[in-house]
Amino acid sequence: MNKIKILKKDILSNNWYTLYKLTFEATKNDGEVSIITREAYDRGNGATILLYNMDKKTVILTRQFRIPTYVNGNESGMLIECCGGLLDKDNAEDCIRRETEEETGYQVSNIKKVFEAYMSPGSVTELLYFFIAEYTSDMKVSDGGGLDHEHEDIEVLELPFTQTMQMINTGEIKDGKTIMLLQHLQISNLLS
Ligand SMILES: Nc1nc2c(ncn2[C@@H]2O[C@H](COP(=O)(O)OP(=O)(O)O[C@H]3O[C@H](CO)[C@@H](O)[C@H](O)[C@@H]3O)[C@@H](O)[C@H]2O)c(=O)[nH]1
Ligand SMILES: [Mg+2]
Repeated sequence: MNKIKILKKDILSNNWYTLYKLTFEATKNDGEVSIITREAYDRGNGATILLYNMDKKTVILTRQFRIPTYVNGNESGMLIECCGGLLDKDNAEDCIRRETEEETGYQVSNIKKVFEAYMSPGSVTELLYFFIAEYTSDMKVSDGGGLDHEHEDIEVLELPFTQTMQMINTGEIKDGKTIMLLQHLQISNLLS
């Protein structure tokens, strides 16, 4: 596309997050002009983190009920994921530091951003920021588990890294951001 002009932004749903119907004029390189409508779900941007321990060669993951997966073939609805969440008003690093403590109970110090990615670019506006951080047992300050008042009931898993790589192959780990960060750790040879 050569030129895009947004003509209309209808709100189809604005309950928890916002679903837009966007009407736009698209001009192709050859000059042809089309009017196109597309839906886009805006639930803000997010951040996610993989915690790893160099000595034990383990990683910290979470397990929680995810209703969208339950209605699409995941029988128990439980999903294993890296810690993560939505940005609220924070910047990505402050957000992931807070989420890490709330969900896993670890207060990590050195956080490294590794990449950012649109996770479902044809339908969801979200840009997701990916981080890794080393953890040690003395960084554990609480049980984690998420916020009760938001009905979060998050199990914290400490697993051998090699086992998690197998769990991708068996389908026990099926979350995109989690697979991306585990494979990043593998490629960067941090635990070998
Ligand atoms: N009442 C209500 N609460 C909601 C709704 N949707 C989400 N929430 C609540 O809002 C909170 C969001 O928690 P976060 O930790 O910030 O986000 P997350 O759900 O763990 O992760 C989201 O972001 C990740 C990173 O982008 C995504 O990978 C993941 O799929 C999800 O969208 C949770 O307590 C969740 O229950 C809703 O429709 N209604
Ligand atoms: Mg979360």
